[in-house]
Amino acid sequence: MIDYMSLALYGVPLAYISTKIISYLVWYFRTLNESVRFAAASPIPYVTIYSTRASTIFWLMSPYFAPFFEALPFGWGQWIRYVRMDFDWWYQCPARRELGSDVYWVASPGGLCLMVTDADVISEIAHRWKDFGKMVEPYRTLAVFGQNVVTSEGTTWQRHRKITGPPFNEKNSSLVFADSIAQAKAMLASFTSDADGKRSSPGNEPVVDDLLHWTMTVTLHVLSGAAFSLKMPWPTKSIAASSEDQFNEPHSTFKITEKHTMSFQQSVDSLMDYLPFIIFFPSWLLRNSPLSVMRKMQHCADEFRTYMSELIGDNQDAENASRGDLLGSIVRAGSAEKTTWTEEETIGNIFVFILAGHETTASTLQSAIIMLACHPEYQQQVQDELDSIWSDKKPGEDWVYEDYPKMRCVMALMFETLRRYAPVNLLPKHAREAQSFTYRGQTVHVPAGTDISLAVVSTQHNPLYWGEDVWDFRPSRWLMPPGYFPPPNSSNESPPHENLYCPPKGAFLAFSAGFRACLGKKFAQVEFSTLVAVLFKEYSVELVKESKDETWEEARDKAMAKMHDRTTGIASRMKSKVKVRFVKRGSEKFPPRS
Ligand code: HEM
Repeated sequence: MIDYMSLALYGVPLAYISTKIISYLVWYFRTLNESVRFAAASPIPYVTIYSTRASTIFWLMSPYFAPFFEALPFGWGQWIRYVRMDFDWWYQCPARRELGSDVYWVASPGGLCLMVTDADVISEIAHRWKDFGKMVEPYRTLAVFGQNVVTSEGTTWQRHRKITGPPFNEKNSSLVFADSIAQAKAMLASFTSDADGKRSSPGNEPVVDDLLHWTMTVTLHVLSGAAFSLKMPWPTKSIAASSEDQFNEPHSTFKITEKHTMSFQQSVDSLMDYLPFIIFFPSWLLRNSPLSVMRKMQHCADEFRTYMSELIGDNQDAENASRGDLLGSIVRAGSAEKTTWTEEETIGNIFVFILAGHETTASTLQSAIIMLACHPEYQQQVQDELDSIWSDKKPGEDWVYEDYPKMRCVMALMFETLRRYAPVNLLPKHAREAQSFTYRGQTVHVPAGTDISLAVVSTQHNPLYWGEDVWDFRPSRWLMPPGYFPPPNSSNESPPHENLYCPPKGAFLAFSAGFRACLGKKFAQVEFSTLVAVLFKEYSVELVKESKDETWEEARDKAMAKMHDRTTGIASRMKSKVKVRFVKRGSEKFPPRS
């Protein structure tokens, strides 16, 4: 007799699961087969991978899986080299060696992805923004407080860009210059003072243990001042002191009130750390979780939102809103376009500017400082340039914004740091409709729904544009002799600076290219140059020995290995820390200067 009870209990779920598995397998092989067939018929080469490219979990876990796949016999797992997180970085651009092409397909279950490292094709795709839109899904997390200029597309993006673009002008750049001087002076003082705040004696300068923390602090402060008119006093007189005292600082815009239990900076720092969890878990769950760390995550988000509401409230009056900085512009848009512009969009944009505008510059500054410590000869060249501009003037003394274009070596340092260690490794685009482009004289058809990756690492390490020593850190590649005439179809990455190398359009992607290029490029360039100028005018940076007997060469090799060992979160960053020390010029010991 049929046992209907057991049949219902086991049979129905089993049938359901079997159907699901079968339909997944059908989908998997059908889409993989379609992708491979299309790619094989195309004039450009292809690789086949067996995970879905859209799988974020696989991508996040791939650094852990990779050694297992690579160890499989008969090369079965070699496809991992085209899907692992930051694969061009880890396998040094495998497609160029193995496929001999700068444009290729990655055929996978779920569809095709076009990988591009050819400057001409990149430039074309970046400029045809209606045909090849930005793929906004990977940026979904950045819309946690509301839609904004980074996370939107089409007409919504145009509206956001129209409001947030105009404040990035020359007036703002001179403000960035002034704010950067003030913040860098305070930062340097805290790097070179004893715990009691007195100038330290040579040989006793404190060790800068967590350089990224301080570069994040300085870039957050400059951004807050120049874009949002927020006063952010430097948190400590010395990094050797046991605590930071900013929260109760009387000159800070944000004061301790019963509304807050953490400083603005703490709320931003924690938000950066917890962002993936804040996005992933609903706020009611975080708020009511029995785990204190989860409640803390929600608390940071609430604190940040309260700070933003206070900021917007303080800027509602016409006088402040017409100030012309970024905040004034966004708030004014809110008042003028009440029906279409929401408070969420205001907060969303403030948040994304804080995020886009401080971690990228901070990691570039951190990398540049470490590279200067590893390349004392280039550090000397930068310092010679600073001396030639400001001779014996103290940092910031009578320095004017008009001096900024004279910093050619400093700008070359920034560009080379960004070429070798770009904070953003991939620029995701998407062809909603079928499109085509020309590569090496052949027409390549792109089916509707194709994902496209403009591969930053591979393009910026392409010998075609940068010479055979692409993996070397060589800022001098950017320094051209007087009278340098940029070749046609090249891009001038910083027009105010004379005789800097102009790479082919599309070959330097650190700030992206075309219509969706970085809005804060000039902001970041002025900020970086000014911070470096103040830090290095009277001081030098040195690596710190890890043991008494360590030689300088050993310390340098370790630091370079740490520079290479990176991971991608919001931006690409080093996994571990390199300790440095700022010493008065003339008293350098590690290595001694000749
Ligand atoms: C060294 C520093 C910086 C680097 C390397 C950098 C890099 C980039 C890159 C690669 C993009 C394109 C992202 C994409 O389309 O997927 C971008 C976009 C953007 N960046 Fe930056 N950025 C830097 C500094 C800044 C600063 C200081 C600000 C603001 C103050 C800023 C604001 C923005 C904005 C608003 C966008 C979106 C533009 C749009 O989609 O219309 N960035 N940045």
